[in-house]
Amino acid sequence: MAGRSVPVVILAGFLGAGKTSMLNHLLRRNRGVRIGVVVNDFGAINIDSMMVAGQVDSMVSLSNGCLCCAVDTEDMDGMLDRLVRPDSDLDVVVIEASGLAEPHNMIRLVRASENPRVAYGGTVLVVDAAAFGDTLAQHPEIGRHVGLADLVVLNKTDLVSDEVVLDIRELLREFNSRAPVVPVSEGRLDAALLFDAQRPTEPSPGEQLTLDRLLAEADDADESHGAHHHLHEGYTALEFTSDAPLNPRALVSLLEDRPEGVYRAKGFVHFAVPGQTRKFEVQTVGPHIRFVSRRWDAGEERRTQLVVIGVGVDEHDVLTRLRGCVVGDEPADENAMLGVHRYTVAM
Ligand SMILES: Nc1nc2c(ncn2[C@@H]2O[C@H](COP(=O)(O)OP(=O)(O)OP(=O)(O)O)[C@@H](O)[C@H]2O)c(=O)[nH]1
Repeated sequence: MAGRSVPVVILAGFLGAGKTSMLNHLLRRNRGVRIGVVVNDFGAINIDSMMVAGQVDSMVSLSNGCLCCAVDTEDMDGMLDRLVRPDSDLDVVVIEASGLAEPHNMIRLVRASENPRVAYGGTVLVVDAAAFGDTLAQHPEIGRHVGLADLVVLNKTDLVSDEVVLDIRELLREFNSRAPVVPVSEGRLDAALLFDAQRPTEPSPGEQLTLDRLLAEADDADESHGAHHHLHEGYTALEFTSDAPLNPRALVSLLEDRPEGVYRAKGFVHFAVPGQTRKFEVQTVGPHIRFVSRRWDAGEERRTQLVVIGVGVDEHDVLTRLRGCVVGDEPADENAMLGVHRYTVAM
């Protein structure tokens, strides 16, 4: 007896659009819904899973590559089988794709599952209102991603004017006239839109046709380009770990003078400053820098872990510059945190 099926929702969106922020918001406002998540990060250190951990009913995390590249369905099947088995008692599974994933491949992988408890529950696309224009210009294939969405969350509306929000809505409509577009900030999507909407567990016949057609178009597009083109081609992720603390002033000036090609950085930092006892989450998306002050868990090793993602990044240069932020014999002075505080937001 297979029992009831569990909708599997794909949460997609370009690097730094706000997927993890939205997932964390939904996990906090889960309305009693038990949520399992699959977190896929592009870098070898799965920063996303660290940012989601602790709030979720069940999690599988996958790092160092894109889930969309799984050559066969076995990887995905294995993960979904674990999450939807009856004793996990989940109501919904959310797959947070890496910021460079191809949503149509993810959809295909979920829909190919032979587990009768797995039901494709639709695709939610998070769009960064401040970056969308540039991202689309650089990666026109993102338009196709918009076309696959069942719901578009237009995030970071705090960073742009109302006119820009309207313009982006128009632009999004050109690629997808069927999906609702919901403007939000900080990923604060009303959980009812996802969990109470009573989506059909399988797409309705009309939707299915549309989706199949879109997938077929995506395949055609791939073929017409000769090779199977992925958004993440050209992007590299590098990791930096340090047990020795970092000088906040040096790190802030590195982030402000971002190395060429770097688009995204994220992780946790251990600063060495007298009287400073907090762990700092750091995130950059394009020119935007953000720190969040966090607490070290009991017994957690004081360590810096960063992932840096970009195109044509000079890995040696970035790592050398990061190593240059490690505190030497001279500890940083108390005022060294001022730069960090300038970019610190209360969460
Ligand atoms: N100003 C502003 N910043 C936001 C908003 N939503 C998210 N952020 C910040 O943007 C950064 C990236 O957000 P994430 O939620 O990690 O983005 P993501 O899509 O999961 O990123 P990747 O998984 O790396 O692709 C973080 O510093 C967030 O705090 C928003 O609405 N406004």
